[in-house]
Amino acid sequence: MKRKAKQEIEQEVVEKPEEEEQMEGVLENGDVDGEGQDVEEEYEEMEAEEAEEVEGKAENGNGNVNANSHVNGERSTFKVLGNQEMKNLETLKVTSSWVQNATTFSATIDSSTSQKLSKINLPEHLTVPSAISTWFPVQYSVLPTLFSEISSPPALRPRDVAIAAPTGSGKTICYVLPVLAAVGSTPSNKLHAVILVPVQTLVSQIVDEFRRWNGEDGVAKIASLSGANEFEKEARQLAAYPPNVIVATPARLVQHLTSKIPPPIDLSRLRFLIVDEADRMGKLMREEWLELVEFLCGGMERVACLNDIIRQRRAPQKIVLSATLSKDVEELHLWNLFKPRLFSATATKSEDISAGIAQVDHVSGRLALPASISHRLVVSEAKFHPLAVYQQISRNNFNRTLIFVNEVASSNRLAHVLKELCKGEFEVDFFTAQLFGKRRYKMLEKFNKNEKRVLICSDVLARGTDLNRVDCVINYNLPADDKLFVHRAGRTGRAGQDGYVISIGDKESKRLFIKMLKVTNLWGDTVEEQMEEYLFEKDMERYTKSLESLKAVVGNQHKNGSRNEKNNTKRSGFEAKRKSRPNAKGEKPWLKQKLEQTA
Ligand SMILES: Nc1ncnc2c1ncn2[C@@H]1O[C@H](COP(=O)(O)OP(=O)(O)OP(=O)(O)O)[C@@H](O)[C@H]1O
Repeated sequence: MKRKAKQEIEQEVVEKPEEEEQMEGVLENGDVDGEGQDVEEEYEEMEAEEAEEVEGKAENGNGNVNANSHVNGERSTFKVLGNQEMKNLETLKVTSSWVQNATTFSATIDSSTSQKLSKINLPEHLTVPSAISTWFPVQYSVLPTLFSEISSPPALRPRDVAIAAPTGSGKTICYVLPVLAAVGSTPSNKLHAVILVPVQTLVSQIVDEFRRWNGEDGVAKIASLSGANEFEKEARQLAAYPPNVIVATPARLVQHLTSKIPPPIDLSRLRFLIVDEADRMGKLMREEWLELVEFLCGGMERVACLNDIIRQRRAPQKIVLSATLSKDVEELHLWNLFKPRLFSATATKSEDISAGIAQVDHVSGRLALPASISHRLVVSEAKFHPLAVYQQISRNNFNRTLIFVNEVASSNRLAHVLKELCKGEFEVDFFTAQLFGKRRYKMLEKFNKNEKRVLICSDVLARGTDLNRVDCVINYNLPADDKLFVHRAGRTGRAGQDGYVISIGDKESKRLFIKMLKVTNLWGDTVEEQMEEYLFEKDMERYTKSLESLKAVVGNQHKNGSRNEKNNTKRSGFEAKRKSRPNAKGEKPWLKQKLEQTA
């Protein structure tokens, strides 16, 4: 082999390319240290070793050559750098087998995909509310499995469940009913389930759903733990009425789990650990609360052997749900699911599934809007956006409209202008995270109960919020990413009803927005509408007037703001609320002062 390589090298020496001849010329002429002959031999040896190494690599069949690879038993010297072929790494799409083998159901909700109530045997103590006449596809797909595991518990712990279905498809009932079935019809103080949701508005909504199914004579005790209530008050209620079901935000649950106020919440006999809007919990959720909760449940480490399974046989069943549940292995890995089973909506009707289509592209990991939602992109100059919003609402005569903005400041300004423009036609309110406690729920109740409402809000309402018949969702500020677009849009078109989504943009912002939606197949049959200036002429006078009054209001706020800074009397809502409470003796000294001043 050595001789062969040498011959090849000799041949190469004859056909050496130009630069090598130059180098040779340099060696002969510019031979500074008078060792031209040895240098040339050394060069030939290096070439020979190089050729051997390459052949050795081919023989070994491996692509990795290192400095100490032994070819034919002889130690080779260091590899000449620069000979590697640089190839782009292929991105490997790794999908867990349980995601591939999902139990699929139709994403479309209509008479052909819904099932009769009699198809599922409900426990006697559960009363079906009058508004429910059929089971939606996700409910009919998930409930029988969970009910059977409650009526005849498996020897070891039941498989964890992941549910991926579009917004408004009825995922909440998929865990409300199994939890109430597990609680049973005899009163007890055992904590059966903990449900975790990312925002406090969802906590109260899910507690209402539990109460709706629990009925007047239901025995289940439901507790809500979130920033909407005072911590001490919640602790007193937990002590006085030990709950069977806790619905909480993660931060408030951890506060109770780690507080010194007895009795601690006992998670050791939990049957369900449920996380709704799971993909909203963020990548740090394991460090922030999941480790602690799993530890207090008796330990739910990753199962590695039969001993682990036996030791964890009483561990709670995890159920994670979302309309945008990621298929990403890393994100799913964070949940540490035990032999997980995925229930995922398809983008097709149920008959396609029964036809046994081999590769049904189910929704999980791929974002999709409910079929009943239509989307329109309205493009106009930024200065006319409030007018465009007003004209779209009044032209379509929407009864309830939700307008999403990205900053609190723009919600105040937009609310002021829209109040002027909609005067006499629609009632305009705005809802932001700054609203505290009861005021939040009063605002939502007003919106749900009355007609002709416009509610301007931040993304605190974007996920999971189930408002009564929202006809239209308007993206006044375009959503930052596709998931947020899906969740905002999902506030309308719920339970199979028709819904309209209008996104307001200008020439610059629309390009990125269109690109984002096209990449994730959310552009679909979106209609694009250009609103030119002449269309706004008829409302221009009122619009100008509203802008002037806004300017006056903003001017006064700046003046007051500077005055408050001087007197330092400006207080946040929370601080104001705290200061307005009676003192330890039950007196309200601030009220006495106020009465003296007015007297
Ligand atoms: N079987 C049913 N029949 C009629 N209405 C239903 C049924 N199931 C759920 N609903 C109603 O559909 C609406 C949406 O339900 P739900 O909030 O559970 O959807 P979701 O999938 O959790 O939505 P999101 O992903 O936005 O949280 C609710 O108003 C609920 O009362």
